[in-house]
Amino acid sequence: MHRPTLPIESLPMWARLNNVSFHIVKLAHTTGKGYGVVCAQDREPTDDASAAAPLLTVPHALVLNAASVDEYAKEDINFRQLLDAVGHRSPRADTLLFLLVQTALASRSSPSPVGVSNPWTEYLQFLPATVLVPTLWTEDERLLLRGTSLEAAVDAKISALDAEFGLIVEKSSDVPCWRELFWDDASSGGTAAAVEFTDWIRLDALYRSRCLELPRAGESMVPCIDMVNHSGTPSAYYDESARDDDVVLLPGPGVSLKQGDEVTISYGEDKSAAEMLFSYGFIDPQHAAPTASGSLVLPLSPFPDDPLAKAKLVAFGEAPKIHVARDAGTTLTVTDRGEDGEENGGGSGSGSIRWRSPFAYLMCVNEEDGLEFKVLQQTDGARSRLRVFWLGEDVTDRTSAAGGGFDFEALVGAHPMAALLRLRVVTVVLERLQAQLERLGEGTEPDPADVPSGGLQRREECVAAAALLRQAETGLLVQAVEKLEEERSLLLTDQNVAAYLGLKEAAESDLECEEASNEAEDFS
Ligand SMILES: C[S@@+](CC[C@H](N)C(=O)[O-])C[C@H]1O[C@@H](n2cnc3c(N)ncnc32)[C@H](O)[C@@H]1O
Repeated sequence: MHRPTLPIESLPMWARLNNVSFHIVKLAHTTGKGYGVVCAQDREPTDDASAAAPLLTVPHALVLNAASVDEYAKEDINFRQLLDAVGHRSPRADTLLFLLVQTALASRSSPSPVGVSNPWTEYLQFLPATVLVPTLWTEDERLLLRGTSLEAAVDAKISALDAEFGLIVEKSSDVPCWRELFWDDASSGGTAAAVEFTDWIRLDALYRSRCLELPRAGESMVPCIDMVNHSGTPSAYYDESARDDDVVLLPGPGVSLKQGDEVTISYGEDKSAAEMLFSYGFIDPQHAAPTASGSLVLPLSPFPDDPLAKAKLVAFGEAPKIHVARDAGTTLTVTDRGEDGEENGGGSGSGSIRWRSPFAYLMCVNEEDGLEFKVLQQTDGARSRLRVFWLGEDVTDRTSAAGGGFDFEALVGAHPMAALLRLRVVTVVLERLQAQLERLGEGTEPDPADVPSGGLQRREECVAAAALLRQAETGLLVQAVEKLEEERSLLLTDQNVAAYLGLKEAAESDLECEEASNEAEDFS
């Protein structure tokens, strides 16, 4: 789609017309980060941050979120129909649909019979043409993610975006006014599609990289505040004013600002390197340091030959994962527990590694251990429900991650063969992490036959960001593998485990002897 742009120099005028107040700050170009907000004059620190004068104030009426999109739909009956047909799936999807309409409106050279312009129609024209998030990387660039936790995540996101876009094409093509706005490009005689899949990917990227979590309004886009860049040591934060819900940018407590200093906020202290790259298109180099706090999430699949695999997935209720995290400067003991379930810490001193994988506990037990599934008919005639039993007790609520009450690890821990079950879990997690490390080691070069004659087309920023992600995740995986190997060795020395494995080995060798003698008989 042809997208008109407006020079950033016009943004102060747009701000004035829409009652956005820049108090002692202004927009400026920042090296390697696009535009940002900088101080236009010195400012002394105030200890009481809540009493500090705002640096920037944005009227509540400009906040874009599911509620304001719904308000907009009251003024625009055609948009209401479109929203009812493809929206109401999530606040994000509604906002993206609104942004798609506004972008399409701005791209028209003649007035549109549908869609009502509003301040966002113009504001969108100040936003960058692209964002360096991996959904907007080329295929060559996406190869740089091979072996990282983003490899599968980015593919899955692109497929999900494709499905969303397909639904919009399908539903809006049936309605003449939307067909004309979105798909009939007047400049090409009404034959070519005006909106393309790449437009949808870009809007998704703009949304992800610019939306804020407001204390009361929730997930929202806020013009001008979305020009503030990130720092691990931010000088400001945003809030909603108690009086009128306007969004304000406030200096942090005790922060003194000099003229020309960049004003920054934190995009999330706990976000992993992968999340930063996925959502914002950059990684703070400090994130990749070997002792820095960091985390990583990998998908986990049930054993392919497990007859209970499907039932376990249904009972668990979420996509199974392994979480690995390193807390810089904390001391953990072997059985530290996290806020949302089990945490398997290890070692002590700074940079301790933790992992957790609730599903691995369900994955590693079977009928012979005491796990059972039953489908119970409800007495009120409602749909039958899958129930989970452990050693004869109904533990359905304790095996569902979706309900938030998962504590199956505690149940497994009370089993007479707890050490053996734990050994299985540790082995499953260890093997998954080792496989991931191996994939990371495969490198990022394509098959030589696939390299185009002009060489690979990879932007410097993508190469640098992927290198940081690979460094961060390799460090975490190596440390977690070491920790798991230590624990596995320890578990193998457990009396019960050794006795069980000894018996199993003896039984297997008896079986082998029997088979060998049978074969001998066959030949005789
Ligand atoms: C909310 S916007 C901030 C405004 C943006 N710089 C612009 O020109 O529109 C977030 C985007 O700014 C850039 N950015 C913000 N903080 C950054 C940082 N510390 N390092 C590199 N890029 C940054 C990234 O492109 C990110 O996706």
